[in-house]
Amino acid sequence: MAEPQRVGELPEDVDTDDCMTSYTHIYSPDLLKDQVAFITGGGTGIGLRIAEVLMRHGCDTVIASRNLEKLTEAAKKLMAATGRHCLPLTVDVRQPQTISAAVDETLKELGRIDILINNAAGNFLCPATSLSFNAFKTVLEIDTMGTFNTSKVVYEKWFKDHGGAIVNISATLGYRGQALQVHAGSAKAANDAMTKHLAVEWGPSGVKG
Ligand SMILES: CC/C=C\C/C=C\C/C=C\C/C=C\C/C=C\C/C=C\C=C\C(=O)SCCNC(=O)CCNC(=O)[C@H](O)C(C)(C)COP(=O)(O)OP(=O)(O)OC[C@H]1O[C@@H](n2cnc3c(N)ncnc32)[C@H](O)[C@@H]1OP(=O)(O)O
Ligand SMILES: NC(=O)C1=CN([C@@H]2O[C@H](COP(=O)(O)OP(=O)(O)OC[C@H]3O[C@@H](n4cnc5c(N)ncnc54)[C@H](OP(=O)(O)O)[C@@H]3O)[C@@H](O)[C@H]2O)C=CC1
Repeated sequence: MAEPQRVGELPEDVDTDDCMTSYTHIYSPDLLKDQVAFITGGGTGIGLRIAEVLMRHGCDTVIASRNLEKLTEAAKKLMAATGRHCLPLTVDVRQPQTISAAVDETLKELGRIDILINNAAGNFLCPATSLSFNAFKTVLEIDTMGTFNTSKVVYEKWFKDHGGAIVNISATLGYRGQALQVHAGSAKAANDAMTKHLAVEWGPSGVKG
């Protein structure tokens, strides 16, 4: 376990996609012991940090996105920092068959899925007048359809019979409207609605949102 940190003392900064050099457990280090989390886009940024924190609480993880080389590097760092297992798998959330194959592989290797983190997303700054039809569609396909595709595959292959938790990473962009973000704001607003609809339909199977 990491050394306790003094109140008010900030942890040392790390490069974006490196693991933390120290960690203060607010919750029990065993909180998620031997659970399994499937994290889309878990090889970089926010997804990588979510993977690290879950692993520091005893969870094993799958990190899934398009770039296997990047994922493999990230998995090595995560395992070295936390002592837990991390399985890197190739997925394009726009292609349900790639998700299906990755979920099958997860269940074969790790035996269960307890937590799904829908974190993968695509975004860039662009005014609506310059945004091509395909650009808008691409972001909706990654952020919104990707979240639905992954949720549906994991539900059908595991959560329907065992329950589980789905966490959708959203954004505040769509709450009030913001320039240059009509694509991402629309996608995340749809995801917020999807979260509520699926909670109503899948709650009775023990799925928490
Ligand atoms: C998001 C902000 C980015 C940079 C920030 C820079 C400065 C910050 C300054 C101020 C901050 C202000 C506001 C805050 C903004 C955002 C914060 C809130 C939410 C953030 C949400 C996020 O999701 S962050 C995650 C970002 N990460 C990624 O996007 C990684 C993955 N991205 C990608 O894979 C690509 O970028 C992709 C999304 C385009 C998908 O790739 P691919 O499938 O290969 O698609 P392409 O074939 O390349 O492109 C498809 C069509 O899209 C058009 N396109 C691509 N890039 C741009 C662009 N930069 N501007 C306009 N159009 C673009 C492309 O031309 C294709 O269309 P065609 O018609 O030509 O076919
Ligand atoms: N950064 C921010 O300021 C904010 C971020 N968010 C949200 O946080 C989450 C993480 O963002 P952040 O860490 O900043 O961004 P990153 O760019 O670091 O992460 C995005 C991840 O998604 C993966 N990804 C992109 N497209 C696909 C795809 N088609 N299939 C599978 N995986 C894909 C990428 O991996 P690969 O390239 O290997 O596919 C990458 O690992 C997103 O949902 C974002 O919308 C919300 C508000 C603000």
